[in-house]
Amino acid sequence: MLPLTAKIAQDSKQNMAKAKIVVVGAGLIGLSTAVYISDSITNCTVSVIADRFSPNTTSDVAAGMLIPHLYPGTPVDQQKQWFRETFDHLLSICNSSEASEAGIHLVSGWQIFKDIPEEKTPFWCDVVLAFRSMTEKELKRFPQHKYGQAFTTLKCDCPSYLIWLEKRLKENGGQVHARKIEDLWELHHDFDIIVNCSGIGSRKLTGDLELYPTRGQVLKVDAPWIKHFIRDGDGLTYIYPGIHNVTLGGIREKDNWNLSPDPIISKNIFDRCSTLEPSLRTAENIKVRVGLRPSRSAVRIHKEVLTHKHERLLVVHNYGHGGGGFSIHQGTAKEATQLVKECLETLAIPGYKAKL
Ligand SMILES: Cc1cc2nc3c(=O)[nH]c(=O)nc-3n(C[C@H](O)[C@H](O)[C@H](O)COP(=O)(O)OP(=O)(O)OC[C@H]3O[C@@H](n4cnc5c(N)ncnc54)[C@H](O)[C@@H]3O)c2cc1C
Ligand SMILES: O=C(O)CCC(=O)C(=O)O
Repeated sequence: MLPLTAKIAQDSKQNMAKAKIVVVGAGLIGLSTAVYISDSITNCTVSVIADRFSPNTTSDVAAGMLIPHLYPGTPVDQQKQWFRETFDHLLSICNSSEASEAGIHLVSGWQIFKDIPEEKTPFWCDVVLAFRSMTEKELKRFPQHKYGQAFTTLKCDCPSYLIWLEKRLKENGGQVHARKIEDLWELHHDFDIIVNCSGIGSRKLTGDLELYPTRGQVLKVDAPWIKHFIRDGDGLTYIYPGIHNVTLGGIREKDNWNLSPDPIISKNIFDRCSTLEPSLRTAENIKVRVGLRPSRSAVRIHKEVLTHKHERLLVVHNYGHGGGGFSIHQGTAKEATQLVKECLETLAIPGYKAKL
């Protein structure tokens, strides 16, 4: 065994030959991207830097349902591929002994419509399991709704999943640091590649004015008898049973930065959900959570070379997942990792190779 001083010298010599990658952001997108990079690229170090960690990120507030949100600026084929990659990845975790620690489970239920939708089969219908139109007998339970879809999808218990991702990153040798970044150039001397997964923080960090907050508010309640999800097709009212509680939603307020819970909205959510599922009136232990969805017409996954005088800064952006981050995060992590590999080729670090 080497003495400690020799070991430190050996580690730092080894690290000198490694590309240093830093991911800014410890929400769902930062952690899943950091894990994907550390799983698929050898000869690099991966650090995550963020000013907020679980349970204090937007990702912790989410319901964590795998149900796609539409990005008008991203081709639908691309969105479907991201959704399929994410669904298949989480399904394999769900079918493994990791499922409980990662907080992932299957959930069946109904999406119901007051008016018959133009498209009865959404683009994602063959990705989820057992998609079909609801029968008349099933619809009788929802007298205000004319049409419905039944299917089985996946749900994450968001804090558990984030903690599991962080643990996986650390098992791969990754490091995590708490710090607020005011300017990406702060990271220039310590890292070769910056992966920007700062969610709504990207508006300030990159000056991207196409990114805006869509404020969300949900209730997390105890109602353990609720076993099926119910989602109104308008995307506003939903009841999502999870491992520890049931998430009741919701609201989508464009350009609202207010993180304080609004009691009037809470009452309105509770009333809407109880109209769909009257037994919720006896739900207990009601907690309110607020989060800002990082909204954009298209998710921004993009490689950029920033320049300042004679210096270059390699940045890969991965942000703007709006109300659908859980549904597509594995697909976008894969795509961002591909851009990191392209950056590494230009760095010509000796010994760098992608894991096969
Ligand atoms: C109420 C609600 C319900 C939702 N339900 C679902 C759902 O059921 N299904 C679904 O698919 N999606 C859902 N979403 C959307 C989902 O939550 C988001 O798409 C996702 O969480 C975005 O993840 P993120 O990592 O980009 O952002 P965040 O979770 O906000 O993480 C951003 C990270 O960047 C860090 N950061 C930012 N700026 C800086 C800086 N300057 N310096 C250092 N660190 C910085 C933050 O500290 C944080 O760690 C929901 C969202 C809300 C609000
Ligand atoms: O849209 C849904 O049904 C899931 C919840 C969500 O994604 C949201 O409120 O943003």
